[in-house]
Amino acid sequence: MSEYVFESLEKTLETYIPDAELKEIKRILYGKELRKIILPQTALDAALERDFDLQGYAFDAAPEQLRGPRVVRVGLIQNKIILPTDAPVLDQITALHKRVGEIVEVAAICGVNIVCLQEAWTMPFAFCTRERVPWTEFAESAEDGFTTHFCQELAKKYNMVVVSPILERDEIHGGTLWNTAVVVSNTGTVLGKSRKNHIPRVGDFNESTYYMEGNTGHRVFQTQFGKIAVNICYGRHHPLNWLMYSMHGAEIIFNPSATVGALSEPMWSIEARNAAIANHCFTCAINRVGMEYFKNEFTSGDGKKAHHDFGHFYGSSYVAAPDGSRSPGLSRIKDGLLVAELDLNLNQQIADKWNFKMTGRYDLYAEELTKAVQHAFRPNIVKE
Ligand SMILES: NC(=O)NCCC(=O)O
Repeated sequence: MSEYVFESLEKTLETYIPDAELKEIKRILYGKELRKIILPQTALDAALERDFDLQGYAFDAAPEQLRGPRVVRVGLIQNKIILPTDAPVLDQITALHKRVGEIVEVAAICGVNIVCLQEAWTMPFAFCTRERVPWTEFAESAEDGFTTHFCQELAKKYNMVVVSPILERDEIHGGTLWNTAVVVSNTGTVLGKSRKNHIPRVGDFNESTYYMEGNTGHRVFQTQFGKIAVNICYGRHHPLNWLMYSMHGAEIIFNPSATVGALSEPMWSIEARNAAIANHCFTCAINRVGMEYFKNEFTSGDGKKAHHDFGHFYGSSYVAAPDGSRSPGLSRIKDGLLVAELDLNLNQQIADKWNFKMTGRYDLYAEELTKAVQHAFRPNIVKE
């Protein structure tokens, strides 16, 4: 008997809900209806042939008198690992380069200006195991590694900014490991890097064994296509983390992730979307797909039997806009490329309408937070 596979929420809604009700359900669950982008036939054919989900949506803004539209196309890529996790390290990396390279090629055909890959995209998400070997061998220099060189070639070839989240080895600081997103400019130069600020200690996400909380703050990268930031995976549960990227001027915040259904799927559609609303910016949530098996069993001190895998990485990558609208998610089970055309003018238009930045009491929060982190802090609770 074949196993029941739940491919996506959208597909199920479209299959079972009558049209009139579906329109209302989508309005409530997804916000305003997005214009579908007509993607080139060559791209659609290539996606079919290469077996990945390809979808395209536009987030339009109202015309303005003094500014022209500021349109940028982003591409979100989600993918499975290719080889078994016990294949030679370089073979695993090379196979992923090849697969992602062929998806990026389609992104280029679709006119994508900025592409973002999933968290630690060159490797299996092996941080559940707590083993050092061979996983630490996947670490590379952010500035000069094999993978960064590969992304530089893609960036130059396609005139595309490439956000490449990797396991970084920092040779300048004793070979320290970090969970880092490298931002490669469309010119092919490394614009810089942004390290994961929040390290999970939940479920099988035993990442604190490998790297510490990042030390690059809330860096924003001024690209030719807009100001971007990268809030890596677990950082999406921290509203102040999103806020700080936005405070530094991010217009688009990418959230490359690796997370599994049993742990976080009900939170997935809310967190990045809420961040887009709260911070008057676009957010792009990207998750890996599929199952990854590890030879040695592991446990995570939660009473569960020793096991060989994290569970299912559910993909479902999506884009959310400051007006609360969002794209449908990519497949839960297949590799995919989501192309989204964003008119960045929407950020200011929504800021002028809702005024969250203006009405936020940042001075009050700053003052109270400064006190709250002091040892002598006492909560402001009135008791009878
Ligand atoms: N990669 C990572 O930080 N995962 C933690 C689990 C989650 O945030 O859903």
